[in-house]
Amino acid sequence: MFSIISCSNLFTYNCTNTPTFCLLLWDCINSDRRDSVCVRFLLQTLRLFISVADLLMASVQKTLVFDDVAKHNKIDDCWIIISGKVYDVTPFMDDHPGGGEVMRKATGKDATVDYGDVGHSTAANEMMQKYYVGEFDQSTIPEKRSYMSSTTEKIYNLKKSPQFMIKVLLVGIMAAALRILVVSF
Ligand code: HEM
Repeated sequence: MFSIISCSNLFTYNCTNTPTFCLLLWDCINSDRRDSVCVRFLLQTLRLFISVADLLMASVQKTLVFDDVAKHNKIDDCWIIISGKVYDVTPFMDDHPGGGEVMRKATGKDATVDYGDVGHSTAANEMMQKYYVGEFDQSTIPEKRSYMSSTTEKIYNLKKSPQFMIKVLLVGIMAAALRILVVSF
């Protein structure tokens, strides 16, 4: 560490860089130098600080859990999970060529397969970067949910319908009648 002590200001300037760098920085900050070397140097220093800040921001990248994402399940607030990443597609709902509703239906689950099944183009893959929110913690996805597929659901509803019950009853009566006939002859 290189220290510059200003006696007049009772001020110590601790600089962790090379002595030349520190002296130039000190000189530029504390003098009336307005020359191009100084301006360029100060700009470079500022740029260095910005890139360090960017790196720090990237390293504390947000990792989202399932519940954080699943609550954004509306047309006007829609987040989807694709390939371990979370996207806020709310601004894209009206413009999505497949429609907004199809994306809303892809919320509350891992939509990787749904997205892949459509065979989205490279342009679509690039477009989605705009909506990136953060990484998704795959371990927080719930175990297989007990939901019925549309086919299972149709069979289930059919079984509950009165027509189905009447048909079952008729088959039963016919079977019983047939049995009586067979026994009596
Ligand atoms: C950030 C996410 C998404 C982006 C940026 C996106 C983008 C696009 C684009 C650009 C198209 C036009 C065709 C193409 O270039 O591939 C498209 C079509 C389509 N997308 Fe998406 N999409 C996204 C998510 C989804 C999801 C989660 C689904 C759910 C299944 C979906 C379903 C569809 C469908 C059904 C079409 C219409 C295909 C057709 O009619 O040809 N998309 N999407």
